[in-house]
Amino acid sequence: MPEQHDPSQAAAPTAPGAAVESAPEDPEPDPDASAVSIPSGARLVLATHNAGKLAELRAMIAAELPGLDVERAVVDAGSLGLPDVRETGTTFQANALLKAHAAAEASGLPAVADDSGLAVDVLHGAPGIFSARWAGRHGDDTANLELLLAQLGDIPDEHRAAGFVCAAALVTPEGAEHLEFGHLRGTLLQEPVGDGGFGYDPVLRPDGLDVSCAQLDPEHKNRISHRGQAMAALAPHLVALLSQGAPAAEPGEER
Ligand SMILES: O=P(O)(O)OP(=O)(O)OP(=O)(O)OC[C@H]1O[C@@H](n2cnc3c(O)ncnc32)[C@H](O)[C@@H]1O
Ligand SMILES: [Mg+2]
Repeated sequence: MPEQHDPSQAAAPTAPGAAVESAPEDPEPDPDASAVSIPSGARLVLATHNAGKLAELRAMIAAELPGLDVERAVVDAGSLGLPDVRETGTTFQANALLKAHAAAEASGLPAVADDSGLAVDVLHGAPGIFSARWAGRHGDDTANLELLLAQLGDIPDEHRAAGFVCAAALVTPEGAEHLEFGHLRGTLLQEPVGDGGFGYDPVLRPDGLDVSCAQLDPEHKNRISHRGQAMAALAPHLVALLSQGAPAAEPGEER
């Protein structure tokens, strides 16, 4: 089970340098039964267990690297059986780097991780890095959002400024790091609105818009979001890393 797997004990299935070129067709059997198995053609790991984030990151990478066969080349932490990393850092960037390093080491592939959250001005930046477990149970989006709304119940609109924050890290198996940030400022609504997106999307109305993030179509959200900005800044590094020897989506297709 993923929870029982310790990434620090996992043997990288390929030499780090070789993993960027291609993954082994037939990885050698590993004595550690929980060791990760890298699918053929995998070239990048998305080090997240959050399905909403994962869908956004995949769409962003597909847009930034149109020649990359994203289905084949981009794998995620869950499908590799990588465990959730304990987020022991005290900043978004520290946690993003922790997650990316753990995935890169365990897989032998470059890894992208994002640590993100909602920072509310009147709460001095909380929930911040605790956004995913604000109500006490990790990943309970509804409980997190309801607790936040209850806490701010008496706060009028003019004092409900808040913003999403994202630190996105790219780490290579050799340990090279790139880190980028993005922000999306807005106002917290009094009630959730919309059913798109994930997490706190139904309660943040971005500045300049009259809808919540959960009412935006995914492309619109990705264009303006904290994650979209951080990934756009990370893109040149991803392109540089993946454009050599990338399996083309189709023979002859433009890269
Ligand atoms: O650590 P990983 O496995 O990536 O998944 P996670 O859900 O734990 O991710 P974080 O530790 O970065 O916590 C981020 C939380 O902040 C919230 N969040 C981040 N980005 C968001 C977005 O684009 N829209 C809405 N909520 C978001 C959401 O509730 C997430 O659970
Ligand atoms: Mg997390």
